[in-house]
Amino acid sequence: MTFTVRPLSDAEWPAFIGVAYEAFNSSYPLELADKWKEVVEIGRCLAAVDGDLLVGTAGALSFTMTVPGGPIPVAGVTSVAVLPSHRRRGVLSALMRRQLDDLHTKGEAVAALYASEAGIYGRFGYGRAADNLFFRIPTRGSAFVPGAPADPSLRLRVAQPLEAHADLRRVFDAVVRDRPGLYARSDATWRVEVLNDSDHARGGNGPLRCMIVEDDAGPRGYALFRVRRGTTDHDVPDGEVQLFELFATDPAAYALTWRSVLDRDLCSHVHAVSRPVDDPIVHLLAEPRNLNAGWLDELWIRLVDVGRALASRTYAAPADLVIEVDDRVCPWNSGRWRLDTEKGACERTDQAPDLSLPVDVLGAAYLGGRPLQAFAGAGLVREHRKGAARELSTAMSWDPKPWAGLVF
Ligand SMILES: CC(=O)SCCNC(=O)CCNC(=O)[C@H](O)C(C)(C)COP(=O)(O)OP(=O)(O)OC[C@H]1O[C@@H](n2cnc3c(N)ncnc32)[C@H](O)[C@@H]1OP(=O)(O)O
Repeated sequence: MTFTVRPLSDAEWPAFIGVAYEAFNSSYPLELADKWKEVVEIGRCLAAVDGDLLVGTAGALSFTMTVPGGPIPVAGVTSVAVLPSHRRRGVLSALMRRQLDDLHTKGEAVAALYASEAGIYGRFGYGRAADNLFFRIPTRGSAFVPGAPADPSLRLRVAQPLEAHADLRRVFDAVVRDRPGLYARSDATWRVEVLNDSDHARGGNGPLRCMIVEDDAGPRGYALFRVRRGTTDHDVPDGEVQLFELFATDPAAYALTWRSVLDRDLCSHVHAVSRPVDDPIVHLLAEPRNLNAGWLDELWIRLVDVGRALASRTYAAPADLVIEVDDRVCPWNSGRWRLDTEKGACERTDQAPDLSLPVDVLGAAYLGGRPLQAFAGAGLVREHRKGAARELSTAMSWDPKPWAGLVF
């Protein structure tokens, strides 16, 4: 097979969707696929073509994503797909090659993605940078610890998600800079991804519902969820709250927002997917075993320009060391970099390295959620000066832990 990779044209949008539809075994109605066009930046999509046939796709979204210390531009890689008839012949590799070259030329230092399978992207220099938790909490075992925060000025309001859009946005915008991995949402992202209440999105689980926590000054928290109705054979209510997202600006609002779903009548469980690994609910629940928590990998990070990426974030502790990076896919990153966190600089050097590591490990540690020391334990970071791995590990760690929350 011969194929070429080039930018996608507007006219090729239906074919772009066609490839994704097949590759992802999708079942959504095609008019929904067209809504995705409002989110995707067609000018940043790549097409792999075999003759007249579009056989592979890859897109990039221009995100402003929070990293330790504040927001920076990040390329959100999305819609990576190869037609089943053309798989395992190097199409993905060619798309990734072109995309990384384009990002480098454009001066974008960091790329992020959600991987459909964890085995795909390490070979292209992406590192597993964030995790998330899912919970299945029995509502009857959901009492909070004594001393859980409460604020008598707060009240609950039932809202229609679409009508409450401005309130939701106000809460989200107040917290988006607090946690690495969160990214600013465009109008289209709110409309098409967060507030999507199509039959397909409902999946038989009822409409998207919303509880808002507010005081006289305005909203301080919200929960978006669906309810799968149900009863046991003996007619005991057995519905399930399927929590889609929950944000709050402060601990008291956070606790009350959680109570608004945990106390939902006629429901025996709250199933919460994609929660941060340091979600405070873990400490609020008096019986934390009732979280029934599970763990998944979340964001993957690729340092497209190691020097600029490392200089763009803040560090938790001072570090001044020389890092030797191995990057076979983006050779412009390979070599020695001196990171001086006090100066906020990361520059090329020919000094002797304090440690050596592959670029995917640096990507995994970039958002502060994956201690480099553990990679050293796994033999993936090599120390040339004793203590260097711990020094860099401490400097790169961050609280709160990274989490993007919304798949892109
Ligand atoms: C950010 C996102 O959009 S994530 C979504 C990714 N897309 C999907 O999951 C949709 C379904 N799958 C697909 O479309 C394709 O199978 C893809 C995109 C995963 C792979 O495309 P292909 O063109 O077959 O990959 P390609 O032939 O370039 O393979 C490159 C290497 O990756 C490996 N690889 C490909 N797919 C996978 C996988 N799912 N798991 C592990 N390794 C994989 C190949 O074996 C090959 O390894 P090698 O370099 O050691 O020989």
